[in-house]
Formats: sequence, structure tokens, C-alpha cells
Amino acid sequence: MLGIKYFVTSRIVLLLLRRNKITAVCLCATALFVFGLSCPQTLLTEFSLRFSNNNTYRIFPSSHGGSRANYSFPNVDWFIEQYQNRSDLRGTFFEVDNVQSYHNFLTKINTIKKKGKKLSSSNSLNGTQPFEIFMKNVNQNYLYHPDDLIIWKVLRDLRTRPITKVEMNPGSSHLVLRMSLDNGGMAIFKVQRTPKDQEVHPDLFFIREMERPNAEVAAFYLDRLLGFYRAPPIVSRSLNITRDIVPFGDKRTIVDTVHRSPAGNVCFFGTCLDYCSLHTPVCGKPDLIEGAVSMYLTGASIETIQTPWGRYIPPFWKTRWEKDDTFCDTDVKTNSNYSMRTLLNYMDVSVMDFLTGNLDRHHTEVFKEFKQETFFIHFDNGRGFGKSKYDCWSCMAPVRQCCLIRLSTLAKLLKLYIGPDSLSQVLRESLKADPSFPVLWEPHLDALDRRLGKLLSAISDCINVKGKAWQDVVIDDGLN
Ligand SMILES: Nc1ncnc2c1ncn2[C@@H]1O[C@H](COP(=O)(O)OP(=O)(O)OP(=O)(O)O)[C@@H](O)[C@H]1O
Ligand SMILES: [Mn+2]
Repeated sequence: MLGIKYFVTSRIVLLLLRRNKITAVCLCATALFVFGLSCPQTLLTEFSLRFSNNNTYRIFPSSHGGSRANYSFPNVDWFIEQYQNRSDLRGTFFEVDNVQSYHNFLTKINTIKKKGKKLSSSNSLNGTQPFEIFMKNVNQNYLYHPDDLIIWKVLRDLRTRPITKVEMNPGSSHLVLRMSLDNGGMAIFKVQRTPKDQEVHPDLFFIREMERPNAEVAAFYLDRLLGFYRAPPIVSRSLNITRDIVPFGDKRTIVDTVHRSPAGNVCFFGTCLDYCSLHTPVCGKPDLIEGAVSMYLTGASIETIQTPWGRYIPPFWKTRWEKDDTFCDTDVKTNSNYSMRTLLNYMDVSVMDFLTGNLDRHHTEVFKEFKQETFFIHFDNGRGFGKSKYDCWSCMAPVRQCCLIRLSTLAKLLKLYIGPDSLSQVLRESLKADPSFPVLWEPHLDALDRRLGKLLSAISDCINVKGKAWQDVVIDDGLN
């Protein structure tokens, strides 16, 4: 027995030296099971974070019929025929069929991703920590490139690095913590205050919803699979209030609010505008809380811009865009502040918000130095995935009213609709990269397939019902 153990251990070391990590991990797992041997923890962590990503999209049965297998819309099927018959799209990467896997399709589209300028601060960034390398690579057209593997190291750091400082995030109205990590990086922590399968109460306005960090994690993977790469890296993580927060927390705003509940659990409520009181404490079990940590983007100035489709507070007062569908034509398209690129960025955000069901889109944010020639950073998705049966029609108002969509975005949506891979399948697979898989409750994944059909149906209506010209609706601005 001892000889076999020695042999297995030496094989693992050899494989590691040869950087054949996948085989090493398989062997590790077998050894663990059969002999109770232990494996290097870092290897397993990196493996669990990266393995499923590398295999994302590839393992689906190709017989599956895409999102339309469950939610088929006749007008969308007809729209697809129109799309497929367009000679200007034939032979391009945007051609869609129902045979190619979504992974291959996206990989091809990603090859034509345009490189833009880097942040001016990137020249002076010489650090070697993953978060520093990540920031150095931020590009005018995307936050990170799909082939840049540094993101997996960033995620591992966010999940495992010891915390050295905790304060309330200055820009947040909720209980959002800003933390420093022992490698000098900074992170945002949001607490999971409601169970993932708890639907938002139908009588509650969105502004009263608790933020859902699992929705932020799911939106990060949705952003990736739609080929945007505009959401900051985020990973699920548990924190121990006593060990990770109290010793490093700001005394006045955090530590002074720590107390024991009648049940004996450790709780705190922090200092912020909403839900920071003894009535709404965050309580550990007994001091462990779950949530998600995202990388704090530092070193470049971020500008916040109010979206034209913001909502009134209180939300039972309707704004003009909610009452008048000509709003985009009269107030947005005519406003010289909005370039075509900016408008298409709003459409992409609207696609995300409709798919996730997020009504809380009040601002968008950009790296200031790129002015209008850049993407919107996909921050603040914590109010999605709260109602699985309800489709937030108003969340797609930008797309519906402006009748605009970026060609690359449309192609990806159509591809997921016709399959073989469906949006829910692809997202479910991607979410395996997060340690708190399944991350999303199944009915929310099912809702994605339904909403995808509805979204495409609205785009189809722009052309086939409202009579707009194809080239005025589907815009190829060379970006994806
Ligand atoms: N990862 C990050 N990197 C840099 N800045 C961030 C990050 N996350 C959040 N911020 C900043 O903090 C602000 C508030 O964060 P967020 O919107 O997630 O919190 P919130 O409490 O949900 O805010 P709101 O009440 O406005 O919805 C963001 O608008 C952004 O400017
Ligand atoms: Mn928010």
C-alpha cells in the first residue's frame, strides 16, 4: 500500500512539474478518494475556477434546439430567415446556423474584437499582482480580453486573500463594504441577505429589494457569454464577521454596529442610507456570512452618467419615457450628447437588464479619459434575478423605443435562440466556475430563454411591424 501511495504522489509531482494540471488534478481526485491522500489546495482552487470556464459551452448535446426549444416565437423564426437571407451577412462571422456550438461561434466573433487605447495610467503600473496586471490591460473597448487568463488569478485572489481593511463603500446606498486585501488590491463585498430561491414579493417596488450578490455573479457570467467583457471580476465568498471584519473594520461605521442577536449569532448593520439599522441587521451563522467579492477598479477615473431611462423615486410616479414610446426619437436620438456608440451601449445594457430583470438602472459608468469612445462598465447588477415569472417590459424600453441593436449583439442573441446551445444551458455551464454553483435558482435560468425570445420578438417588430429599415435598426459599428 505504501509503495502505491508513493507511486501516485510521485506521478502527481511529475505531472505538476510538466504543467499538466488537468491530469494531475484527476489523479489527485482519485488518490484522494482511494488513499485519502491530500492534494495541493491551490491546484484544486485554480482548477475549480478555471476548468469549467475552459470547457464552457463545449459539453452540450448538440441535439438541443437552443432557447427556442422551450420558448418559440413565430415572428422571431421568420426574422431569423430574413437575417439568414441577407447577402451582406453571408460569409461573415455573424452568419448564424443551428449546428455550430455557441462556444465556437463566440470564439470566432471574439477574433475580430478591436483593440483600442489602454488607460493612460497603464504605463506607470509596474506591479506584478494579478489585479495590477488586469488594470494595466484594461482597454478602451473592453474591461478584459477573453483570452487574458489573468482574470482567473484575480478571482482566486478575491476569494482567498486575507482582508486587511474594511470600510463602507462611499458610493453605495446599501450595505456594501469596500475591503483592502493583503496584496494591496481592493474589493467590494456585498452580502447575500435573501435566499437565492426567494422571489421578490410582488408588492415590493424595486428600490426596496435587497441587493442579491448571486445576481451580480450571474450577471458577470452573462456579460462574458454575451461577449461583452465589461463587468468587473466577481466571485462568491464567505466572510467570518469576527475574524475577517471586526479586526479590520472602520470603528464608527462598522465595528460599533456589531452585536449579538437574541439567538446568539454575530450581527452588524453598518452605516448607509438604506437598510443599515438594527431593524435590518446582517447576521452570521453564527458569524459566517455569504456574499460576493468583486475587484475594485482603481487607478483610473470613472465617470458616472445618468441614464435617460432612469426612474422616479417614488417609482409609482411615472417618468416621460414610461408614458410615451416616442421618447427615444424625441429626446434621445436628437440629443447630440449621445453618439451612436453611446446609444448602442445603452442597448447592450438594456439587453442585460431585460434578461436579468433588473429595474434598478439609474446610472451608467465609463472610464472618463476615453470620453464617448468607450464601453459602459457593467456595474451594479444586484437587483436582477428576483422574479422568475415576471418579465420587465420596461427594462427593454431603450431597445423597443429606439429600435436599435448592435449587429454583434443581435447575432449572439439569435445564435442562442436557434441553438444548438440555449442561453440557459450556456449560463448554467459558465456558473460552474463559481464556487457557489448553481448560483442561480433554476426558474431564473428558464426565464432567460423566455426573455431571449421576447427580446428578439421586439427587435423583429421594429422591422416587420413598425416598418423601420433593416439598416436603421441593426447597426454594425465594427464593435462587439
Ligand atoms: N468593482 C468596483 N470598482 C470600482 N468602483 C465600484 C465597484 N463597484 C462599485 N463601485 C462604485 O460604487 C458605486 C456603488 O456601487 P453599487 O452600484 O454596486 O452599489 P449600490 O449600493 O447598489 O448603489 P446604488 O444604491 O446606487 O444602486 C458604483 O456606482 C461605482 O461607482
Ligand atoms: Mn444597486
